[in-house]
Amino acid sequence: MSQKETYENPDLKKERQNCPFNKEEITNLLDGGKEKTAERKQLENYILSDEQLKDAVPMEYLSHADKYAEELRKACLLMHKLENSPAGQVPTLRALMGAGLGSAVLKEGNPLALHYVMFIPALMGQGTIDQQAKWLAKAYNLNIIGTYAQTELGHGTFLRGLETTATYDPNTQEFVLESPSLTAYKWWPGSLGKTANYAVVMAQLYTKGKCEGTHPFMVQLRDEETHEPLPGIVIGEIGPKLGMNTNDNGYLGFEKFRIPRDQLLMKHSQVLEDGTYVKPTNSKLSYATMVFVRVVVCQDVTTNLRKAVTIATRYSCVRRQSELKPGDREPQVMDYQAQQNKLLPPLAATFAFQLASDHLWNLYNTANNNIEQGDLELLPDLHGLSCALKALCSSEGANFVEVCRQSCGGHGYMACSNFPRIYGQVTAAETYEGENTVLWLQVARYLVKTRKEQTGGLSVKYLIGEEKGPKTVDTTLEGIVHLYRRTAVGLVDVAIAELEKSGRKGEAPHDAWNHAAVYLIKAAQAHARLFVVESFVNSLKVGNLSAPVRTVLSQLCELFIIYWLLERSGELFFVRQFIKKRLVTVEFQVRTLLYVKLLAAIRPQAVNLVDSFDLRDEILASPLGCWDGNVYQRLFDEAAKSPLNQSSVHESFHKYLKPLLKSNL
Ligand SMILES: CCCCCCCCCCCCCC(=O)SCCNC(=O)CCNC(=O)[C@H](O)C(C)(C)COP(=O)(O)OP(=O)(O)OC[C@H]1O[C@@H](n2cnc3c(N)ncnc32)[C@H](O)[C@@H]1OP(=O)(O)O
Ligand SMILES: Cc1cc2nc3c(=O)[nH]c(=O)nc-3n(C[C@H](O)[C@H](O)[C@H](O)COP(=O)(O)OP(=O)(O)OC[C@H]3O[C@@H](n4cnc5c(N)ncnc54)[C@H](O)[C@@H]3O)c2cc1C
Repeated sequence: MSQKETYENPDLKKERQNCPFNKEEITNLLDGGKEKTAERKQLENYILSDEQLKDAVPMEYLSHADKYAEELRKACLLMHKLENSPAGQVPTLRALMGAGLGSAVLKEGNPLALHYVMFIPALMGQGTIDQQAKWLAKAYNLNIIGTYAQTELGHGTFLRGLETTATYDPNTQEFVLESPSLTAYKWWPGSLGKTANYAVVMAQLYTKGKCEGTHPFMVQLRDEETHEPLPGIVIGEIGPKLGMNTNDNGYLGFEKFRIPRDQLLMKHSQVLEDGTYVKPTNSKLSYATMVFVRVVVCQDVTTNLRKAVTIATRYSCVRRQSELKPGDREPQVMDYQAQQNKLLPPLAATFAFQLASDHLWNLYNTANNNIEQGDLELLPDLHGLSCALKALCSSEGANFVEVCRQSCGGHGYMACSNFPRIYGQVTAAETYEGENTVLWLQVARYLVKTRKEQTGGLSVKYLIGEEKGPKTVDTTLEGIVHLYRRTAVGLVDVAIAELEKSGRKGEAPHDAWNHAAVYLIKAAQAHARLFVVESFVNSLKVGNLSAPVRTVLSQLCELFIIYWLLERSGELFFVRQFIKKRLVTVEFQVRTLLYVKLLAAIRPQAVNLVDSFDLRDEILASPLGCWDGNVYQRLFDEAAKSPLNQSSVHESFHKYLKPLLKSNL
C-alpha cells in the first residue's frame, strides 16, 4: 500500500485541499521535464524497495567504525544495482551521489563519493587521451577507487603554498613524491582514510632544479589485492567531524615515493623525457576539477535546502501551539506571521537557487566545450560565477537550514529530525571546495578588474559603461532588480574608492586590498545576489508555465527579492546616491508592506508547494516531515529504537549510580 493511502493528519489533509495549481507541473519543472520525473520515480522505486539497503538501526547508535562499514556495505550494493538500473547508469550515478536519492540510503556520507565527484572528473579534465584510455575504464569499472588529494595539514586555501613535492628524475624517468614536513601531509581528502587505493595528488612539480607550481599526479596508494598501503605511503583517517562521518576523510604522507613520468596528468602541461617542462596555455587549468565541483555543489545544497524546508513546513502545519485568538483552539504554528517569516523565504530560496544553478550549469557546459577546443574566453566568467554561487548558496543555505531547525522547536533538535545531518552537509559546503570568504575575494577581484578595465564576461556586463535603467526606483519587479543592480555597481565603486584611498596614502596594492576586504566582500555578495534575482525574474518571463503556476512562482519570486532587500538594507547605506535621494526610507516602507502581504498570500500554498518537490519519506528521513504528518507516533517509534530503552534499568545503574545513592545515605 502506498504511503498516500494510509493515515493522513487532518490539518495536512486540509492544507492539500483545493490546491489552485498543478503540483506535478512544478515537479516536472524542477526535474527538468515530465520524462525526467518518470525516470526519477522509477529509479527511486528500484533503489528504495531493496530491503538490504535499509538500516537495521539508526546510524547514530553505531560506533565510528561500524558506521563506516555499514555505509560502505550499502554503497557497494548500490554499485551492483547500478548495472541493472532501469534509468541507465549515468542518471543513476548522479542521483546516488547527491543529497537526493543517495542520501536516503547513505545517510552519513557516501564513501565512494569522491571517486565519482572528483577523481573521475580530474582524470577527464587533466589527463591526456592516452592517460584517459589507461585509467578511465578501470575507474568506471571500479577496478580502482580514487580520491582527490590536494589539501594539506598546513594549507588548503593557498594552493601555491602546498608543500608536497614531485621531483623529476630524468635518469629513471620517474617523479619522486615527498612530504617534507608534518604540515605537508595531505589532510581532508574524502575516501582517502580507508576506501581509495588511488588518488589524483596535487604536488609542486620540480624539474631541472626549478619549481613549476602545483600539478596533478596519478598515484597508486594501496596494493590492489591486499589493500595495504604501498611502501613509502603513510595513510590514515582523520577522525569524527561535525557531519559527513562516513566519507572517511584521510591523511597521506609520501616518503620518497616513485611514480613513472607518465603519471603526471599531462593534458595541459607536460614534462618531456629529458625533464623539459612544457607550460599550459593558462596556469589555472589545473584548478578545473574544483570549478566543476563548485558548480555541482550549488545544486546539491539546493536539494538539501528543499529537504529542510519540506520537513519544517509540514511540521509547522501539524504542530499546534499557544493562542492566537484568546479562547480559540491552539493554531497551527504556520499561522503565526513570525513562522511564515521564517519559512517562506527559504521556500522561495529553493526556487531561486535552483534556477541560478541551472544557469551556471549551462555556462559550465558551454565553457568546458570551448576549453576542449582551446578557447579559454569564458574561463574567467565561469570561475567568477561558480565561486559566487557556491559561496552564496552554501552560506545562505546553511542559515536557512538552521532557521528551519529552529522553526521546529525542540523536536527539530532531535537527531531523528534529520536537521543535524542536513546542516552538517550544507555547512561543510561553506568550507570545502574553497572557503567562502576566500571565494568572495576571488569574485571581488574579477569585479574590480572588470570595472576598472571596462571589459569582462556576460555575468559582469552591468559593470561596463554608464549605468542604464531608470534613475528612480519604481515598484515593479524590474524596478527592484534595478535597485539590486545599482547596489552591486555602487558597492564595487565603494570598494574601488577604498582601494584608491589606500593607494594615495602610499599603501602597496596588497595592503590596500587587505584593508578594503570588508567592502570587497560586500560587493561580491551583492553581485551574487543580483545574479540570483535576475535569473529568477528572467526564468519566469520565458517557459511554458500555466497561469496558476506562474502566479504562485511570481509571488515567491517577489517575496524573495523583497526579503533579501530588507535583510541587506544596511548595504544600501554604503551607496551614497541612495541616501541623498531618500530612496532608502520611502522604498522600505512600501516594500515592507508588500512583503507582509505576500507572506499571507503564499501561506495557504506552503504545503502544496513543498509537496510538489516530491521528496519521498525515505529521502526526508524525518518523523517531522513525513507526508502523512503522523509526527507524534513516529517520534515515539524512533525513541523506541534507542538502546537505552531496551531494558527498564540500565546496567550502569548498578555499577555507578547505586553506590553513589548508597554513599549519600
Ligand atoms: C552530484 C552531487 C555532488 C555532491 C557533492 C557532495 C560531495 C562532497 C565532496 C566534497 C569535496 C570537497 C573537495 C575539496 O574540498 S577539494 C579542495 C578544494 N580546495 C580549494 O578550493 C582551494 C581554494 N583555493 C583556490 O582555489 C586558490 O588557491 C585561489 C583561487 C584562492 C587562489 O589561487 P592562486 O593563488 O593560484 O591564484 P592567484 O591569486 O595567484 O591568481 C588569481 C588569478 O587566477 C584566477 N583563478 C584562480 N582560480 C581559478 C580557477 N579555478 N579558474 C580560472 N581562473 C582562476 C583568478 O581569476 C585570478 O585571475 P587574474 O585576476 O590574475 O586574471
Ligand atoms: C567536509 C570536508 C571535505 C573536504 N574534502 C576534501 C577533499 O576531498 N580533498 C581535498 O583536497 N580537500 C578537502 N577538504 C579541504 C577543504 O577544501 C579546505 O578545508 C578548504 O579549502 C579551506 O582551506 P583551509 O582548511 O586551509 O582553511 P584556511 O584557509 O586555513 O581558512 C581559515 C580562515 O582563514 C581565512 N583565510 C584564509 N586565506 C585567506 C585570505 N587570502 N584572505 C582572507 N581570509 C583568508 C578563511 O576565510 C578562514 O576564515 C575538505 C574539507 C571539508 C571540511
